[in-house]
Amino acid sequence: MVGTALDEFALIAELFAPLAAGCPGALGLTDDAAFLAAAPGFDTVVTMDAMVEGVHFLPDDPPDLIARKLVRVNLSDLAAKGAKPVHVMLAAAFVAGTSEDWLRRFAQGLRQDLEEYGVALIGGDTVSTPGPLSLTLTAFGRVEAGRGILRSGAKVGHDVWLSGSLGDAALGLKAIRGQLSGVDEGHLSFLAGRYRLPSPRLRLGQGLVGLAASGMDVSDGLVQDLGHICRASGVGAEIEAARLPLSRAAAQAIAGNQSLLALALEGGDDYELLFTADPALAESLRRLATATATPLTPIGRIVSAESVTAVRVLGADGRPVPTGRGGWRHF
Ligand SMILES: Nc1ncnc2c1ncn2[C@@H]1O[C@H](COP(=O)(O)OP(=O)(O)OP(=O)(O)O)[C@@H](O)[C@H]1O
Ligand SMILES: Cc1ncc(C[n+]2csc(CCOP(=O)(O)O)c2C)c(N)n1
Ligand SMILES: [Mg+2]
Ligand SMILES: [Mg+2]
Ligand SMILES: [Mg+2]
Repeated sequence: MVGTALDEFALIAELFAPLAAGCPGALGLTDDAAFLAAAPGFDTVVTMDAMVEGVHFLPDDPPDLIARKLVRVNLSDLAAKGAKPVHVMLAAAFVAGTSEDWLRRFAQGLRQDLEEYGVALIGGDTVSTPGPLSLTLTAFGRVEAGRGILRSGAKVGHDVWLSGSLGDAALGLKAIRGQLSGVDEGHLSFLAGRYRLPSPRLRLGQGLVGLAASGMDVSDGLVQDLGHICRASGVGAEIEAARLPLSRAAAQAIAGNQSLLALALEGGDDYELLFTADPALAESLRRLATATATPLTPIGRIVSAESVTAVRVLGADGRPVPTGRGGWRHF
């Protein structure tokens, strides 16, 4: 790599190999592949999400936070399936000429979150690109065999639940771009933080095994993502706008500009868990919310596919709120 004292192999040996210490089968990142033994009685849950500069994060975002967001969006997929994360693999296409300082800060962020979540880096690939920066992580987790949470289990009459608060990250991106007015300074930095560093709801997800009948994480936007649950389950859903959990920051932004409600519903980057459950389980879910210190809010219900196609959002007057495409689409 031009312009850095760390060549490809020094980068792997010095910055990435220490992150493999927790997994003997990774062989210190010195072989062609890693060797993993299957864990009897568990399903291995595997997911992959990529992040591209200018599409998923901003060119001048701090490198440690880019690395940590990459880890977190992938662990969020495992959380949504009720899985405990175990290993990750990293495919990195760094822009030729990236400084050693930038690479060290990236590796430091990666180390910080892999330690935080108790996960080893077991391999990957490092290449150069003329740009932009492109990062792909594969995450491996485990869940008791057959007990993982699927998108396809929603049934008519279920409550629809959402963790945390909605819309912070999409509003945060607007805030970073200087497009959010009338919002307190402290609120703006909270929103920006929610964009740059999501919190995968891992303890909640693992606690939802046996409680959630269906579930996923909200990455593209609530309306589109709930639509995926509906299609996979052959049902429809109704959401009540008045019940959507909003942070104080998001509530202030939306109070000042009602059109921002659509951004909360469809902006994505939330990495909150969206799931459905039998109403008889509401009390157990409230106990889980307390035990995991994760807010949980019932935001609507599953209805038959005939009465509602996919997802309908109801306003305070009970009338449908018009929505756009429902969420982010790359194409
Ligand atoms: N290029 C691809 N090749 C094979 N499978 C893919 C590809 N892209 C997506 N998939 C699969 O399609 C399904 C849906 O992927 P999608 O990326 O929409 O889900 P997600 O990761 O939950 O959402 P998001 O990417 O917005 O976080 C997953 O099973 C995923 O593995
Ligand atoms: C600079 C910048 N512009 C726009 C967005 C919004 N955005 C991009 S991809 C995506 C869906 C999740 O990604 P994927 O579906 O690829 O997993 C969202 C909501 C952003 N995060 N950063
Ligand atoms: Mg994906
Ligand atoms: Mg995902
Ligand atoms: Mg997506």
